[in-house]
Amino acid sequence: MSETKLFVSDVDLWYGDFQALKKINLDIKSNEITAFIGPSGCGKSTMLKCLNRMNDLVEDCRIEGHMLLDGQDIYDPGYDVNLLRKRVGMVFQNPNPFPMSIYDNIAYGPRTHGIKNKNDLNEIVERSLKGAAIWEEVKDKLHQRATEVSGGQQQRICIARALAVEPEVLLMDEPTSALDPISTLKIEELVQDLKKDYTIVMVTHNMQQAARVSDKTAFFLTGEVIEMDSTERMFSNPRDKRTEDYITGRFG
Ligand SMILES: Nc1ncnc2c1ncn2[C@@H]1O[C@H](COP(=O)(O)OP(=O)(O)OP(=O)(O)O)[C@@H](O)[C@H]1O
Repeated sequence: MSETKLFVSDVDLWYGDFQALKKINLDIKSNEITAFIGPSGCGKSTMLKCLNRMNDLVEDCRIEGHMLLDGQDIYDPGYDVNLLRKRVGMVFQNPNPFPMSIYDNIAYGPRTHGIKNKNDLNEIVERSLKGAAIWEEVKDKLHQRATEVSGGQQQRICIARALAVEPEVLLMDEPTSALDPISTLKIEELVQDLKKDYTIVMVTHNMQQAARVSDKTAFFLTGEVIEMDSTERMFSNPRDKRTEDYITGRFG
C-alpha cells in the first residue's frame, strides 16, 4: 500500500456566495497518478489549485476544511507558502514558458532559491530537461527563446521548469489539452515515467487519458466528489450511476 501524500478532508470552498466545492474528501497516495475527471465547471481546477494554495490569490475565496501534505495542514497560519509551492509544483493547460531562453526558464526557480553557481545551475538544467524527456531535442539550443519551439516542446520545458526546484508533488491542469496527439502521447509517457519520483495529480477532460495513465480517479460533479477509486475499477465497475453515465458518455 502506498503512503498518503495529500489528504483532503471535508473541504468547502466559496467564491463570494457561490459554493464551488462541497465537502470534498480525497486520499492521494505517494508515487501514484490521480486523475480528476468530470464535466466543465464542476470544481476540478479549483480543487487542484487548493493543493498549492493558488486560490490565496483570488479575492473573495473562502475555504473551510483541512488539506494535509505529509500530515501537516497546508492552510495552518504558520505554514510557509513559498516552501509549499516549492514542494508542490504546477503545470498549466497552455504551455507558458517565460519569454527568455530555455536555459533561463529552467534556472529561474533554482536562482530564486539562491543557487548562483554556474556549474550547479548547468547540472540542474540538464537533469531537469532530461527528467522532462526533452534534453536531446534542445541541448544544442539552450540559449534560444523557449517560446520559439513547438507547443509540445514548450510544455515539456514547463514540466522541466517545475522539476528544477525538486518538488514532491506535480499538479497538472489539463496538460495536454492544447497539444497535438503525438505531443500528447509523449507527455502521457513522461507522466507515467515521472510517478516513480513524484506524486502526480492531473485534471483531464479526456477520459481515455485518465484510463490510460492514472492509478486513481476522482469523479467530480457540481462541486462534489461523487466517487474516488482505482482507475481500473472506476472505468469497469463504477459504484454510482452518475459516474457510469459520465464515463459512458451519457452526459457531460
Ligand atoms: N476566480 C473565480 N471566481 C468566481 N468563480 C469561479 C472562479 N474560478 C472558478 N469559478 C467557478 O467555480 C466553478 C468551478 O470552476 P473550476 O474551474 O474549478 O471547474 P472545472 O471543473 O475545472 O472546469 P473546466 O473543466 O471547465 O476547467 C465554476 O462554476 C466556475 O465558474
